[in-house]
Amino acid sequence: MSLLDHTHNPDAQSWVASANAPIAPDCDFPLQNLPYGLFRRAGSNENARVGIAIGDQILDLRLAAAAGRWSSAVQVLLQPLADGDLNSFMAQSAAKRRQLRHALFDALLEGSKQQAALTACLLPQAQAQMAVPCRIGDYTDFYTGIHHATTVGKLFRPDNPLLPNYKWVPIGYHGRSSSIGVSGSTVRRPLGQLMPPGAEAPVRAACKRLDHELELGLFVAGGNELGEPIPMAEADEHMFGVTLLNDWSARDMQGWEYQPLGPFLAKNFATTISPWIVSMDALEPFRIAFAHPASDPQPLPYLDSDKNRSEGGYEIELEVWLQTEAMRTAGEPATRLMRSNFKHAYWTLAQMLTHHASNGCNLQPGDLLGTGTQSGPEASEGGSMLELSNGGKQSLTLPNGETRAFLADGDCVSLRAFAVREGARRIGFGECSATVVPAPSL
Ligand SMILES: O=C(O)/C=C/C(=O)CC(=O)CC(=O)O
Ligand SMILES: [Ca+2]
Ligand SMILES: [Mg+2]
Repeated sequence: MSLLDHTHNPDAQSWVASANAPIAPDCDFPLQNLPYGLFRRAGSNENARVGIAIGDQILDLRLAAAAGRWSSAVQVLLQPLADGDLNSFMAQSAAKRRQLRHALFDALLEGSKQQAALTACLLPQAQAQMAVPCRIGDYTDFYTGIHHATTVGKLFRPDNPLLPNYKWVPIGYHGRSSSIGVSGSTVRRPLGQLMPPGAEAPVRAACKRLDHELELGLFVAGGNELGEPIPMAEADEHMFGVTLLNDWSARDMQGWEYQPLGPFLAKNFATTISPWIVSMDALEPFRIAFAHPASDPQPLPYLDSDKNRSEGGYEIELEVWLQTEAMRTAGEPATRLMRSNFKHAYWTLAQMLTHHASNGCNLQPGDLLGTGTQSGPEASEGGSMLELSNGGKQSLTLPNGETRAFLADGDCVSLRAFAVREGARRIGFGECSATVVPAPSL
């Protein structure tokens, strides 16, 4: 049963004017969203603080914990956040996390008696520098985009695109958390071992087929003890929230190195996430029914539940934008490369999480699970350049006449996402942008 409450009322307005329609109809951060992030004042080297985005502002939870009037239960929940420790808050039960959402919603609601005290706790987002929002102990990347898996599979294995396990197991690999950066970073083109077409021996060179991947990232809330699986019925309790995630990929290195153990250096040199974690509570109105096609294998019982069938999916619009250096220099805006929707995913967030813990592997608060590249069913809806350029064979022509099969130095890739539904206030995810800089010289 879905958990809609007064914090999902689409007509609720905030005293923070920039959060409200009609002033900001497409604002990513209306009162109904309230995502968590970690920030410091731009140019300062103060300790990073936890805040929530509201309109074009950030409510500084360190200041708000001291200045606001909160019940003693809410004050306890605010304490780790006031200390800049999002992980400790992530570990709280879903009910407690929801309790804080309600308190923050009520405090930011138009007419709240807290307005005067909390106005002093706002910082314009334009004056903040965002950081990776929490300690990410481990990062795992799944492969739930079946259209991506089929298209990429055809390019890597023409006679064997979708391997037979795909429809039974949520496929994944262990990524690397040390190289996860937040939106606004640069990404250095990697050096690596490549096998040039037709060559007899590999060479070490700068990647020539640098790519992005359009993904969502699920942050784990409370974890599980080593050896104790998480049943599907409890999966929601362990989900904290969602960001955008760009799993940068060096396709020429990937094609050479990935067999038989899967992605390694072609993937672990950089991953970029958006700074704001949109909570599962904020996403509640955008849940949808989930099913595999009737002609496909049905999930094994440990990956199946009534709730997953009735509302395990999420309808979230996804986009990739590109601004080349020439466009930036000429003052031209980014161009949209594609659009897709998370509703096409072959496995749900709950199935990813439950499968990950199904062997007893322990997940911890702040762990990050990538969904895999979310391409739509059409060729024009590829979530990577590899797909959009048909394996590099057909370059895209950009509005200024430049062409791209893969990414060039100076290219800025931005992922965006938003959830829209009749009867709900639109919420957005902010931006996940990073600019490619040249490889180290050899
Ligand atoms: O071997 C393949 O078919 C391709 C694997 C990947 O590209 C791994 C990956 O990051 C999956 C994804 O993002 O969906
Ligand atoms: Ca990926
Ligand atoms: Mg990566």
